[in-house]
Amino acid sequence: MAKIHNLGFPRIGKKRELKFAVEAYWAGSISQQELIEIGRKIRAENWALQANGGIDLVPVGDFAWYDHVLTTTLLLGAVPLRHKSPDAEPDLDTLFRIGRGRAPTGCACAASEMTKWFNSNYHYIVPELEQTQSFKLAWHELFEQVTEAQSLGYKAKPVLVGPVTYLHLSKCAGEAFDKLDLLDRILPIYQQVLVKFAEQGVEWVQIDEPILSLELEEDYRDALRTSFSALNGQGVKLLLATYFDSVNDYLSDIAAYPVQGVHFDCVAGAHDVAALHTLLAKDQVLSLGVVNGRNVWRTDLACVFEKIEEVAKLRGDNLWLAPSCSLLHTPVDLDQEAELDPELRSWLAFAKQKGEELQLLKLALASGDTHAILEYSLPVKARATSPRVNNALVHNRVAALTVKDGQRQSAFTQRSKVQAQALALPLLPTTTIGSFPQTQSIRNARRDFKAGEISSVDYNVQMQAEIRYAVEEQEALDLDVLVHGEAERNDMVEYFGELLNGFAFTQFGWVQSYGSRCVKPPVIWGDISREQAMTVTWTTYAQAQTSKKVKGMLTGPVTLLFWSFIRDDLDRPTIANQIALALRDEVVELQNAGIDIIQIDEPAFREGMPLKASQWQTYLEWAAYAFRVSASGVLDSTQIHTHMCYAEFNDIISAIADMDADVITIETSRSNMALLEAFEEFAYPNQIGPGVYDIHTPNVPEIKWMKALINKAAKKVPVERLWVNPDCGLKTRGWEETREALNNMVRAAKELRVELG
Ligand SMILES: Nc1nc2c(c(=O)[nH]1)N[C@@H](CNc1ccc(C(=O)N[C@@H](CCC(=O)N[C@@H](CCC(=O)N[C@@H](CCC(=O)O)C(=O)O)C(=O)O)C(=O)O)cc1)CN2
Ligand code: MET
Ligand SMILES: [Zn+2]
Repeated sequence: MAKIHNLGFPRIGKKRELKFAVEAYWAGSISQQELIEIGRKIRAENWALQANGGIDLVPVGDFAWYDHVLTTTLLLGAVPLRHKSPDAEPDLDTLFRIGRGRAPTGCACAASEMTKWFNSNYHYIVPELEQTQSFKLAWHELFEQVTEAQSLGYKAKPVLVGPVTYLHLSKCAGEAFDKLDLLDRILPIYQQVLVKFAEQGVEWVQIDEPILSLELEEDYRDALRTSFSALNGQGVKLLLATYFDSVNDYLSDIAAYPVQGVHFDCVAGAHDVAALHTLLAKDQVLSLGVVNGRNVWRTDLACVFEKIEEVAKLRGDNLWLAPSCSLLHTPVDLDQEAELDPELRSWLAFAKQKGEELQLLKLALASGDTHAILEYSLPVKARATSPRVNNALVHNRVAALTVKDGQRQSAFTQRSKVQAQALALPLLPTTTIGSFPQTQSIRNARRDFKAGEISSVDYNVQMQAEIRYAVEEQEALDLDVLVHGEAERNDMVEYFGELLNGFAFTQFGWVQSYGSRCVKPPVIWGDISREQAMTVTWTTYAQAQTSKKVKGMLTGPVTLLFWSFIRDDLDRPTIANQIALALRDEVVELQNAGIDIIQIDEPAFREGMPLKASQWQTYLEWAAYAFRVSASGVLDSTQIHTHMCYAEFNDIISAIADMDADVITIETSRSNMALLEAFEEFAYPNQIGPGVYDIHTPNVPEIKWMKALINKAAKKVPVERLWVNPDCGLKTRGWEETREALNNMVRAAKELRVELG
């Protein structure tokens, strides 16, 4: 009979217990022992949730205090020099120092870089490896967790980030070298780990090599062969796990690896199940990821059953069923959502429910009785035809879109003159990216408002006071283009999700974004339209407080799409265009209300790219078009900004130019303006605000450091087209450090106006 397993389970806890515990530990309000105890409880609860739902093999090692790539770094003893304690083994505080630059013990120093985990909104801590890097088994929690799971009576399947994916995701600490040179040094540690697992009585170990979903160079393919030959024969069975896309280009490689099983993502990847069955030897396990691990939709089990029935018969015990990838990307438990509309709820499944889906499937395959899965799949069929999902007006509007709807009235060179005249900004204008500190009092007010404890009038009064405060601060700092500060937004995506038709939002649908920070992606479940203005009142309120220009602030169509749970019954370009049209109306309304500068954030533009480079062009075209649709309803005199962070721009610079924003603000300070090279090489035509300081740390940037960065930028982009701003929004910072940092930033800009002007 088929077995069911999980590649990984959300680690944050049902009510974000891990987040609160970790933050309490950082703040000194609980001890390390208390933190460790809470971690243990969360793991136990997670395993119980999975095993009670019928999961045969529970994952171990999917839990992480901060990030699982960072845990792997500790396992391999690859602690960056600056975070090492001179003699001691790395401990929990070492881990937090690498992740966030500080911990209750040890000295503060720059955190390691963080970047996106493949095409998801999860961020991992980038390993920093030296050419002379040595490795040693230096972290023993994983083995303790195996014992922990076993002693609770579960069959534990440890999960490891594979050695080749680990190297692929790493960066060279000093000068560039071939990271694969380190493979021979890393493999012995992995072997030691496997031997230890074998001693613990582990049967199966899952080795994640998601890079197989990318388009790989020959050397990485060789490295994977070398790696599996080395890992085989250490006393455990190996399950290679691939996910996030198809691995069809490497099927013959995979068939030749000496592994005892392979997992394929059958949701994101177009895999032919029958072909996979013939590809693997009879005694190898074929694991099929048939339940979507990246979203919240109830699975059409009847449809899956049909697809795999034949293979299940042929393969018997050697067929395993699983979600497509780790459930890290889904919320924990739908049962907590008491306030969700019942019909909508019947269309959803969170992590716990996804395990139960696998159980239903397994039972149906074993018995041949499809009653239960047919019944389970009924709501999925109902959703497809629900009038609540389909809105003819929205369809017609999208169908009527033309090339012209994605074009401004005039070309940049022409409209920039009109804007220069209308806005009368100084050389090197200063601005911020939108959000100001989300203080505890703002969050408490929102909590009380949502709980019905304060009225909407009182809530609005307090938010207006926050906006006034942010405007006064910016005036005192003498910034040139002000923002309202986004006090009223819980999150840049969720806020709009709550206001737009076609989006639903949950109460506890949290997903880890990085470290202790979580997001609650709204659910796109129907056609999208704008019911009412979403930002106009807040923005015009801010504008009324000052004679300087206030920049309107919206989240763009591509980002609203990718940072939500996307409906799976409509293609992405169409959904993006629906959102774009709703935003377009908002943009025009802002303009008509007297807002002359409007920023449309697209931080997810890069992450939305398909994993396979051959599919980029198609994506970039529809994504840039959707952005332009949102931005192009305005007069030439209205200045459109966009903002991106976490982007490797080299690949996509021409698409960024295609977006045709008048100004783009980007994250560049951590790379020391290296990113601007792409803009220089391509001769990016419009205006740019390269970020001059990193907002992820509380450290206050020095004037001379920022001046050096701006000078560097001015060598690559004509100074008349440069803006001065931080890397990203300031919502995670406190006011004091924000004030000091911006004060220095404005002074740097003013000095340079004299020096360069
Ligand atoms: N969607 C999205 N993705 C993104 C980003 C982003 O801004 N949004 N930025 C990048 C990642 N950066 C991030 C930066 C900060 C946070 C963040 O601060 N998250 C908050 C939650 C934000 C939120 O929704 N806050 C709610 C408060 C929810 C809450 O915790 N309420 C408490 C009470 C208030 C409190 O104690 O804070 C409760 O209900 O118990 C609000 O403001 O209303 C957190 O984890 O703490 C997340 C991601 C990339 N991906
Ligand atoms: C992750 S991009 C954030 C942009 C948003 N306007 C902010 O300032 O927070
Ligand atoms: Zn940003």
